[in-house]
Amino acid sequence: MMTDVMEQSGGPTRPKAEQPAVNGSEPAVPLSPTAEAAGPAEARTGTEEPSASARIVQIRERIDEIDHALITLWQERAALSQEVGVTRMASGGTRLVLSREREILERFRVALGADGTQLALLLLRAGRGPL
Ligand SMILES: O=C(O)C(=O)C[C@]1(C(=O)O)C=C[C@@H](O)C=C1
Repeated sequence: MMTDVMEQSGGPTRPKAEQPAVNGSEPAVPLSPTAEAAGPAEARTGTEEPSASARIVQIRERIDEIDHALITLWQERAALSQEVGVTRMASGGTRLVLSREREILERFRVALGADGTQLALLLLRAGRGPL
């Protein structure tokens, strides 16, 4: 699991040698005195302020639930989409139905804007594989 707090630049806040082990056990290299002074809450949430840190931990629980649901739904959708394709082709039909893809792209664009279109393209690709 990635536990490092990312700066806005996207890079980890600590050098590689100070990152905790991936499996959650003690880091192979001990934290430097500077990193330790920042405290574990800072390392986990990006703030040393206790109430902000506690709220962030709480919000993250829901974010993790949502991510889990998204992954599960993504996988279920891909499997269903593949089943539709197999069923259609086995009956002599086409691999794709572009009118249906356009309908889905439009649904996501209306709901989420340009990012929705990109998301729908990824969803469709997950179901039918790359063209
Ligand atoms: O709805 C279909 O006919 C499907 O095959 C599923 C699906 C999709 O993933 O939503 C996949 C490929 C098609 O081109 C259109 C849609």
